[in-house]
Amino acid sequence: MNANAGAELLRIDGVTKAYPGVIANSDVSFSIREGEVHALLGENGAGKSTLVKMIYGLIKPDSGHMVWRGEAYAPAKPSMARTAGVAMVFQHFSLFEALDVAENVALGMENPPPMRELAARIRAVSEEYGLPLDPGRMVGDLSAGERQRVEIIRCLLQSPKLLIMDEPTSVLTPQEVEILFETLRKLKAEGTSILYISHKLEEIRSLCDEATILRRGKVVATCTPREKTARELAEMMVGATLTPPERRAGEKGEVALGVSDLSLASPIPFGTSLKGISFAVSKGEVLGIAGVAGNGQDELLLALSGEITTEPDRIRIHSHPVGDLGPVERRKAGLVAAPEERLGHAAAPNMSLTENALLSGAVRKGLTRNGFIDWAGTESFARAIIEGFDVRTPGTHVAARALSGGNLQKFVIGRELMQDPEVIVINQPTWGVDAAAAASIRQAILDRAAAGAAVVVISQDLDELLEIADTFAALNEGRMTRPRPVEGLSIEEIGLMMGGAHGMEVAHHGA
Ligand SMILES: Nc1ncnc2c1ncn2[C@@H]1O[C@H](COP(=O)(O)OP(=O)(O)OP(=O)(O)O)[C@@H](O)[C@H]1O
Repeated sequence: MNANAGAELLRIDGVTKAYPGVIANSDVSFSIREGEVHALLGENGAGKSTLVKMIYGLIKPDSGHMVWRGEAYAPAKPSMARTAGVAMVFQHFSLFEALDVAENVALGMENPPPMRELAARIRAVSEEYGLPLDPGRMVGDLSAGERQRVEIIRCLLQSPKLLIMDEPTSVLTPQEVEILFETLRKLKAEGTSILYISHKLEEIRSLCDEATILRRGKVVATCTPREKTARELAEMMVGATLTPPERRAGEKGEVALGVSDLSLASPIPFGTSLKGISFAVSKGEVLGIAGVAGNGQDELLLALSGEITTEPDRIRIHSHPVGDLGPVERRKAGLVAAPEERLGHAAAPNMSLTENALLSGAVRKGLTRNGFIDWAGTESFARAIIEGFDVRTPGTHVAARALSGGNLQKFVIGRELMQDPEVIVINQPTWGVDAAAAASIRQAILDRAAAGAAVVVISQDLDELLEIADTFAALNEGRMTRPRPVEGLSIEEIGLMMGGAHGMEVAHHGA
């Protein structure tokens, strides 16, 4: 029981919301008390985002009702939710890179005060809550963690009674997570309630007082997270026993992907240029590349996928120079790639899953003949991905944007892995994916490697890399350390590799 918890702040009572073919929330009831940190847990597509969008006034329930501090609560739009005292930090930030912090905060306010006064208030809130942020800095120059602080401070300026956070730590370094948790604990001590969505179960155990667990739209359990193990929580979410991925010892073959002295200027505004990157990945090998977001991960993926071309010799597939080839030619040569940003980059939001399957599968699955699209073949490829990767959706006709974040992720990764690739490049394979689905994606990657593919996994999740990678390297400010075997690497050495070129020398000492 939570000693600080006060009176009931918000009660959700029998709320139901259906979309075509799916009941996203079915008769959901639970309540949040003042000063309570309440976790919302559930697999991908369980209905967490739908529920918080209703609380924030973005969508309306079909039936059921909500009670806010003893009174009926039915916000017709977010401004009404904000007036009541609800604030929300979204999974994806909506900030303007070419404006400074204070200007961005002003844009989100109904009646912004004069700039000078606003900057002073931002500074005050940032000091009070231990969230370092300079109101005069350009947002384009900020790290993901700092951008999140802009969103949080924007919320705190409204003095909310309830702060909703949707997967806040997926973009943060371990140090930034600590800073965020300090802030959240302070808010809680002041009586603010927090509704917290995350797939990171250890974080939930350390932060949250109560948890409501959703499965396929229904509340299946409530519990006090610190009284359960992470595994027990995961099993409550899926309603089944979990098995960790298994690595089959495969023989390493010849080099399938070679990169030598790759340097390129970032095409992304405020991006990171790549500087002299060299590595080789053999058949059957998984190379894990660690690093905090924004250190060249997106650029490396663009260079490997062929979306940016280089001199031919910089990148080789099976010793053939491919640096000057575009994505379609590289696919023909055996390479598939899955970028981090799912909607817009990896998937076209308004197109159906069938059309999205065609976008990347056409070449390797032979889905076009004499200029005509084989729709039946494409549809059955899309269906195979949905079945093979347990994508929860009513069917192949559904638009990509209607999938929950985690289910779209499963679809995008499945689409690439099911093309019998020889070289696989994936950025953040399990971003926003629940524990069970993450385990099955990692297993699928290991299975492709066991079948002889050379795999590059770029991830900010160190545990994930240590679980699946054979060799390990780190990106820092566009430079990459020399890959080293994962076996025998200590956490200190990994920290030094992630720390950059200087640390790399130390880490290599005695290697
Ligand atoms: N706009 C929409 N149109 C149609 N279906 C939708 C829409 N939004 C959500 N859904 C469906 O509702 C269900 C619940 O989705 P929701 O986004 O709430 O899940 P979630 O628990 O937040 O998942 P994740 O952890 O993957 O983000 C899913 O099956 C999803 O496909």
